[in-house]
Order: sequence, then structure tokens, then C-alpha cells
Amino acid sequence: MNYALKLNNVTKTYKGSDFSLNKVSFALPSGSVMGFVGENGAGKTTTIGCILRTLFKDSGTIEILGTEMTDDNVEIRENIGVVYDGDNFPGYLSAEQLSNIMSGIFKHWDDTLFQNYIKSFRLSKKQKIKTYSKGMTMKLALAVALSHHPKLLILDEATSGLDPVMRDEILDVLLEFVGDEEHSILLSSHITSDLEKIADYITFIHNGKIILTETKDNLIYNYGILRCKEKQVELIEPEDIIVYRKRDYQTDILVSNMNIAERKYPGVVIDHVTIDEIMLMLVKGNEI
Ligand SMILES: Nc1ncnc2c1ncn2[C@@H]1O[C@H](COP(=O)(O)OP(=O)(O)OP(=O)(O)O)[C@@H](O)[C@H]1O
Repeated sequence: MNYALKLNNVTKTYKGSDFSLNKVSFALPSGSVMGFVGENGAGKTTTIGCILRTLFKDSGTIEILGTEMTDDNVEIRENIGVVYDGDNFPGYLSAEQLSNIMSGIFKHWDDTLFQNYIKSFRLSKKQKIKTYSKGMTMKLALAVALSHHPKLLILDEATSGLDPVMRDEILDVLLEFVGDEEHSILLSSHITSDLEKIADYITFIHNGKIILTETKDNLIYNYGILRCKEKQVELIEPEDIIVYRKRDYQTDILVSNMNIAERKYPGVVIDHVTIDEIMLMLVKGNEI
């Protein structure tokens, strides 16, 4: 299998902070979308910073499109489109002026494609970027990221703060982008409904550590939560329990195959599980 992105045992510490990335490993197969989720401060932006080399990792390896990136590896940078939450460009420029600047930066800058995105995103070419709304700024950032023909798109909280209609429009553009087998997306987001729509894989990070990386279909269709009454808890075999969480009158148990659990534990209520619930269970639950 070809990977657009492969992290192996990446560690990173900050001076004066207790936080560290703890041997972060995951791999994004080419042609797919990976959602990167974790609570505030879990280490998503730090991981993305290490991938993009805006931060220096302490150890581990990061391969992008099969190669480890170095500071002078311009070709790889050309192949990565990046969208951050927040101000991406100088506000005194217009989209038209920005395109001129970008054509000097990126070898494969495609002004026609950029103009097409500007048109379909209903952005004004002449208006100064500082007068754009948040949603407009985000669409502009996405247009720029896509217009130099990247193979890998990295979005850090890019859809946060956007209304559902605008998010849906952006998700459609992302789906179109990834329709080409050569294109891949890493998307960090707190909006798990967006990830449920477009992600092929979900990677969960907690306290700087990867706690689960799985296909979305497996999470949505096979993972489940057993709602156990007090006496039922004892029936569940430890190897079936990923994590458990005691509630007032029941214990929730996360399992990786609800069909098997259903047959094995008749009488126990089993629910399908959302990405949010899995995350809550992984973060707040206990291991055996
Ligand atoms: N320059 C820095 N110096 C010290 N600590 C830092 C620095 N940058 C980030 N941190 C710490 O690293 C931890 C992880 O932060 P990071 O921004 O990677 O998390 P995140 O998962 O992206 O969070 P959020 O969802 O809130 O954006 C936090 O505890 C943060 O305070």
C-alpha cells in the first residue's frame, strides 16, 4: 500500500511545558481522508507542526509521499496544501493580488483553477482580504491550498466556526479533491459529524498519545457500547473490553465487534456508537 503520510514514533517536548508527543505513529493511505481528533490540548496542532516542519520534532520519522521532508525539499512542499484555522494571508491584499504572489511561490500555481474556485466560492476578487468574513477567509485559504495542485491536503480545524451550509460546501470540495486516487487529506476537527461524512480513517489522540486509529466504517458499523446493569458486568470477558465507564446505574463498555458481543451476551443492550462517544469513552473510560 502507498502512504501519503507515515509517522513513526514521533516525539516532541516543549520547554517549560509538561506536554509531550509520545511516540506518535499513524499512516494515511494514498487516496483517503483521515480525521484527526482529540480534545483541546491533545496535540493535534503540535503533530501537524511536526509534519510541516514548522516545529522541530525530538525524534521519530515522518514520511510524506514516500520521502522524509528536509528543509530544502521544495518539491514535497509543493505537494502539500495547508489550511489553518485563522488568518492565513496579509489582510491588505485582494484575492487577485494574492494569486500574483502565489504564482511566484508555487511552481505549479494554477491561476485559472484559482479563479474557478473564487467564482464557485462566490468570493470577491477585488475586496481586501481583511474585510472578508471568517467563512470567506477559510474558503480563500482552501482555494489557495488547492490551486497549486497538491497531492496531500492538511487542514487544522479548518471548518470550525463555519455554518453548516458553508461546511457542507467545503466538504463537497474536499470529496471532489480526494476523488483522485493520488490525493489524500489529513483533517483535524472537533466537528465529528464532518468527519463522519468524509473520513475513511479516524485517528484519536489524547495527551500526546495515539489511542486508536481505525477505519471509520469499522468504528461506525462494528464498534458498539454495551449498556450493562450491575450483574451483567461480571459476564463480560476482559478481552472484549476496550474501555469501560461506570455511570449511575449502569456500566458502559466499548467493544470492537457489536455483532459478536450481541451473540455472546444475550440480554445486554448494545448501541451503535458515534465518533464523539468513542472519543469520550477513550478519554474518560478505564482500561481493565
Ligand atoms: N510553544 C509552546 N510552548 C509550550 N507549550 C506548548 C506550545 N505550543 C503548544 N503547547 C502545549 O502543547 C499542548 C498541545 O497543544 P496543541 O495545540 O498541539 O493541541 P491541540 O490538540 O491542537 O488543541 P486544540 O484542539 O485546543 O487546538 C498544549 O498543552 C499546549 O499548551
